[in-house]
Amino acid sequence: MASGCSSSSPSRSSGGFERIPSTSIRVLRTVESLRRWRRPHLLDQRTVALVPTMGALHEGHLSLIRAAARENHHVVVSVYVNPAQFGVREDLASYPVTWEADCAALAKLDRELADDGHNLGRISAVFAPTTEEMYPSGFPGQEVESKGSFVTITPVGEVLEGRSRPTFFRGVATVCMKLFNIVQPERVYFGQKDVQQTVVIRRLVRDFMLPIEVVIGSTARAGDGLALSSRNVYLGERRRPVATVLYRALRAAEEAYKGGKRERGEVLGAAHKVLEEVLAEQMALAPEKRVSFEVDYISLADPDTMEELEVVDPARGGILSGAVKMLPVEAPQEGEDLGHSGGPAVRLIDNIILQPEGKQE
Ligand SMILES: Nc1ncnc2c1ncn2[C@@H]1O[C@H](COP(=O)(O)OP(=O)(O)OP(=O)(O)O)[C@@H](O)[C@H]1O
Ligand SMILES: CC(C)(CO)[C@@H](O)C(=O)[O-]
Ligand code: BAL
Repeated sequence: MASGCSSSSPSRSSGGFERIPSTSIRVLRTVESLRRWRRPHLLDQRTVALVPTMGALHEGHLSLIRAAARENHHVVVSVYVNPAQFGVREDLASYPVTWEADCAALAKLDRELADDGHNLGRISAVFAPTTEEMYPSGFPGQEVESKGSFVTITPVGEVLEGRSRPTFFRGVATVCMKLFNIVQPERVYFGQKDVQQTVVIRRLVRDFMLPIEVVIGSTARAGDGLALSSRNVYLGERRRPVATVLYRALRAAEEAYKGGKRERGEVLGAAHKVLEEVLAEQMALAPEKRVSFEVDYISLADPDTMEELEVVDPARGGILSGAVKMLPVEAPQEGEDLGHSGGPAVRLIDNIILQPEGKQE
């Protein structure tokens, strides 16, 4: 984790707290300092919201913080790249870390929140702990077989993302339980982009009787529809426009549903057609121009259990979701922007909720 907010600006206030320069946002790195900050607000009726992130902040994160500030007196943003949710062969080592830019984005957003009279609160603190702090008995490891104090939410955490990333939801549920216990927020904010994560978190809160309201913010997208994601920086210039293929496929499935289709094959068939067409178009191009991808899954699932549906009950709706791996480009050209870390394979996820009939979108 990065050391200070800016190497050029002072980051300690007269009160001795580390702060994001020119703001009142505290940077808290230990459980003890967060608890010390939190204690008075347990008594003064001020609500505290938590927005958990892994940093590399983008407009999707900022939209969650805006929602949190609208409804709460204090917003705590956690910035922690949790190793326990990365598989041993995943991208932990190259995951983007942009601490200085994150601090600048939070400072800018905090000024925006102060100028907008509709907010109850602002960003009070960034919690940026080390792994030693988050795993006091020692980091248990990233292996499926690792032993340690874990929270597991099954079977919902075992399907879809959980099938491709067997330690992912164990890592997410464990770190979120820790963050919830440290911050003791009244509300937590998560993005719909990671829809299965929202289902897992709701289940965690319900089954462990946590006195927390879970708020889900809609997916922030680029102009062409690509869901904003910290991992988009890996894409580079050639893969970036083709990366919209997953959203286009899910939209086609949604259109089929809106057109009255209810059977799995009919709804998902529309998505697969788009994926096949786009891949065929790309394969017709020369190696130095084309982009290749592999479909991990395309799913039509129950909104509460994430179990696959054969038929959508319009009274319950469903979740269309997918994961696509954008493969490294072939025949990279001299001077071509290949993306962060040389443009490795990038696994992108996205989803669309099929709202129950009669419910406003
Ligand atoms: N485009 C988005 N719109 C709304 N919320 C988002 C978006 N992207 C991420 N979030 C939410 O922000 C929170 C923190 O996510 P995280 O820091 O992992 O960012 P990310 O962009 O999802 O990164 P990654 O590329 O690793 O998936 C999560 O609740 C996540 O769902
Ligand atoms: C919720 C989370 C911050 C836990 O590390 C992470 O999974 C994420 O950023 O979506
Ligand atoms: N937003 C999900 C975090 C992860 O992929 O690890």
